[in-house]
Amino acid sequence: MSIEVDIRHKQGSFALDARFRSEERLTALFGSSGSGKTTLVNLIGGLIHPTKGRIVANGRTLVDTDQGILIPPHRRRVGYVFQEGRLFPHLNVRQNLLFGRWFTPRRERIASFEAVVGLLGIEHLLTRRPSTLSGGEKQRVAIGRALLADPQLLLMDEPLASLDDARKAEIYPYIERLRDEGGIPIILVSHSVAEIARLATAVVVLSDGRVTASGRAGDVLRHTSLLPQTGPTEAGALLDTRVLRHEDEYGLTVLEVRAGPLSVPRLDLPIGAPLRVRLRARDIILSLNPPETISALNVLRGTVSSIDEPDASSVDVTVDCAGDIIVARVTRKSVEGLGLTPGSEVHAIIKSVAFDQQTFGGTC
Ligand SMILES: Nc1ncnc2c1ncn2[C@@H]1O[C@H](COP(=O)(O)OP(=O)(O)OP(=O)(O)O)[C@@H](O)[C@H]1O
Repeated sequence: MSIEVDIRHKQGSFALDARFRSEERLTALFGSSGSGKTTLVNLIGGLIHPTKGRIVANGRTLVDTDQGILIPPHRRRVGYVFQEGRLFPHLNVRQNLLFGRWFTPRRERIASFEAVVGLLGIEHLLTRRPSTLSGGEKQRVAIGRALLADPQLLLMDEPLASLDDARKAEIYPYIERLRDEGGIPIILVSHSVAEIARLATAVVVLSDGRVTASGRAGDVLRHTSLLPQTGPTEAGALLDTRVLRHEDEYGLTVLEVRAGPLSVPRLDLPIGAPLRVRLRARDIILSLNPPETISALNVLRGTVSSIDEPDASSVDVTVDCAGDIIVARVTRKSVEGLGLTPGSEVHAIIKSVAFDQQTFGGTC
């Protein structure tokens, strides 16, 4: 699975000059409004043609202006899911799903109708009209329709933006299954760091038409300076954890990370379930001594591995906790006061506020 983009494009006064390569299952395009995310998605899908450049998906060249290659959109084998499902109102769900197939030559039809319907949990909706579906159900049908066209790449342009948090939570597990079992690379446009932290395996950050950071999700989200739009408030580490036990008497679930247990509000998950947790840099305090008389439940021991200075007053301290890398955003004054340098032994105190509903992602 791979996608390679090296493209320049001008539209009006906006110039896109983007280069990235991803071999991950789900690559999130992140950036503020007007940074060029939709333009990039439309260039990959072939809805607009670049001034210059190259796009290669799974080894297949879709665009190469130097070589005069420009595969038309209907031959790119790219599935699209938009913010609003754009289902046909006069067709029921089954007919909407099958519509996706009509444009795929019979011999190239691989996705099984039953498998796609099962993956998205929409068996019970097949005879319903779109007007009777919830927003989340509509989006699942829209994803199914795109999958049934047997795409080799799936483009999702803010597919959840019009849904409320409850509907989003309903649909995340299906996107996770698609990511993990679907076998096709996905490009997802999102404004939400929480959503990206949950779903993405790679992140490309766009700013004013340029790629300012790209890489594995954990690496990009950890660095507050790589997320200029939300950096200080949203950046943080992603940890792959497992449910170790439940402490029902306290309403807690204990998660296992390399550096020790993490207690979080009770989760309705079985013992052993994998879970991705986001620890925001702003929610971590550092101490040289083991804190004893504080209310925070979670303290991880680690070694400072690097210290970055994203701005005049704040410092990002990266701490290696037995192989799990976390980052704390603290004041420059605190770093000087504690005498922190790479190699310092510290205790990272994780404020309980770090574990809100949005902190939790699905399986890693
Ligand atoms: N057809 C067009 N002609 C001229 N300028 C355009 C055209 N389409 C988009 N733009 C401009 O290109 C820039 C990038 O737009 P784009 O829609 O790609 O941004 P985005 O990151 O997807 O934003 P949002 O998050 O708000 O959807 C914007 O400044 C926009 O005004």
